[in-house]
Amino acid sequence: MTDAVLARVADTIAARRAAADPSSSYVAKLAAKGLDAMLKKVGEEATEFVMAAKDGDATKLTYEAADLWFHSLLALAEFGVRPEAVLAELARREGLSGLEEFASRKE
Ligand SMILES: N=c1c2ncn([C@@H]3O[C@H](COP(=O)(O)OP(=O)(O)OP(=O)(O)O)[C@@H](O)[C@H]3O)c2ncn1[C@@H]1O[C@H](COP(=O)(O)O)[C@@H](O)[C@H]1O
Repeated sequence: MTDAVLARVADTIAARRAAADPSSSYVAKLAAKGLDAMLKKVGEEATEFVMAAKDGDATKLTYEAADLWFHSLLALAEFGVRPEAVLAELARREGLSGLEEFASRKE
């Protein structure tokens, strides 16, 4: 289900970037502003995520995580990277200890 939602949102982002009017589409409006504006939003949303976590507010944290994921999808689209590629990378890491992976890079 998660994979399908991410793929659908990525499809919508691609369609809006290709054809939508910036006056009626948030995606088109931000895309028209360029990469720096997108990355600024990713940074802002990451900060808001951290603040919600520090407040211990799980509901707000969920909301901010959605904002962060959405703006990350927008930035990924700028590089032609699909959410499936990110999910495949996470899947590749399953079963691989983060500590072992870190140690293997230090050898
Ligand atoms: N998931 C989202 C989504 N999440 C957040 N947002 C927008 O991201 C913006 C985040 O802004 P902030 O929280 O910083 O609040 P703000 O002060 O209003 O924003 P700024 O003025 O600071 O830019 C808000 O305008 C939200 O509405 C989103 N806008 C769009 N989507 C998806 O993208 C699709 C296409 O949207 P449009 O391009 O607008 O049709 C939608 O159907 C959704 O699936």
